[in-house]
Amino acid sequence: MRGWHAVSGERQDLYLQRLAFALLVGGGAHTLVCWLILQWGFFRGGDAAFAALFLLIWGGHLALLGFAGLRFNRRLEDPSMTEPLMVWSTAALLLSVAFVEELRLAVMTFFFAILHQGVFRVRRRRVARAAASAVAGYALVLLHLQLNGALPRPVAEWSQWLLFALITLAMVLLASEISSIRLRLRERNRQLSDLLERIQDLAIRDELTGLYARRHAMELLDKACRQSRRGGFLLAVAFVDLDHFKRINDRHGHQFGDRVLVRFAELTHRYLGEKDIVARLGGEEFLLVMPVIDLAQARDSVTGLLDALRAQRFMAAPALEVTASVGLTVAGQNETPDQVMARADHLLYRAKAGGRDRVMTAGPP
Ligand SMILES: Nc1nc2c(ncn2[C@@H]2O[C@H](COP(=O)(O)OP(=O)(O)OP(=O)(O)O)[C@@H](O)[C@H]2O)c(=O)[nH]1
Repeated sequence: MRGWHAVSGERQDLYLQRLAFALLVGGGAHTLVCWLILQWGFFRGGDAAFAALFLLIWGGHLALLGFAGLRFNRRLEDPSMTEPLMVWSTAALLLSVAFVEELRLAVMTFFFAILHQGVFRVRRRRVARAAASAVAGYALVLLHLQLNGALPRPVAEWSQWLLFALITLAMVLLASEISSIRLRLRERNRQLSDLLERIQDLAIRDELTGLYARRHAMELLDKACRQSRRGGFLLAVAFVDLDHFKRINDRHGHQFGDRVLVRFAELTHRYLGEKDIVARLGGEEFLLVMPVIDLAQARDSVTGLLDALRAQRFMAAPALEVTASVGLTVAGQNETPDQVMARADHLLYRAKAGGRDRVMTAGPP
């Protein structure tokens, strides 16, 4: 046992259902078959032995069920309790076959139902161990009876045991095959979900900077505008354009230009809040969407970011100072994202026209 495992209510209900089905239906069928055997006169000890044995077995069944019903199963490494259920059911079977005469194999066939429980849920090795225990347990019962002179037809009994052992072996081999298919499927599923995650990432993120790509940014902006209207907070929208980027590319190479773009993206993580949305709209143009108290707060954030950008130093171009121009505004109550974007774009144009390296701001009309 370890700590409590996080098992959802739904999952716990499923475990309980499975356990109840196996113990009540499986246990009921086992009891019925043994009762028929008792009626046909093949149950050693008669009614009294039958009653005592099945009182014990049902006590065990109900204890297991109660254990899970009280949610103690959540403390187990495997809260489904598949292995304890297999061990207990096999023990109950072996106990009953010790009392059955001649029709033991009929009772032992219940073991295949127990094995079937484990094939899809526990590891191959554990299934093989359960099978070996059942075969060995069956042999021990026969040996015990034989040594006590209670096995009148030993050849027939041991032949039935051999048959049981062979069928069990065949089932274990089948279980092993099913188990390896299960493992391969699980691995394939893992690869597929990794791939899906990558595809989703490629669809929403810009490959170079890891920032959101334009299309996804527009969806986020639309959502943020609606939330801002409902939540009563202001939404600042900024268009950022790195200055003379073509010149940087021309002087220092395209790869160096890429490094500048990545550096800017890194700075946005450091200088903007967790709730802020940063996207690369294309080339050297970025979009910032920030929930703010007022335009002044947004301006402070953007100015801090531009100062940090200007202070960056690059090994390949130590004298280079990268600057940016920004058009910054806040969304009006009934404005559409397109209207806010158009204003931010116009402000950016004015920042460029005014000599670059500056933030132009305006509130909603
Ligand atoms: N390194 C690099 N360059 C890019 C990328 N995407 C676009 N560019 C370049 O960015 C440059 C943008 O040039 P312009 O639109 O003239 O802008 P600018 O030189 O910054 O001029 P202003 O914005 O007016 O200051 C072009 O040379 C593009 O080739 C990219 O992913 N990596």
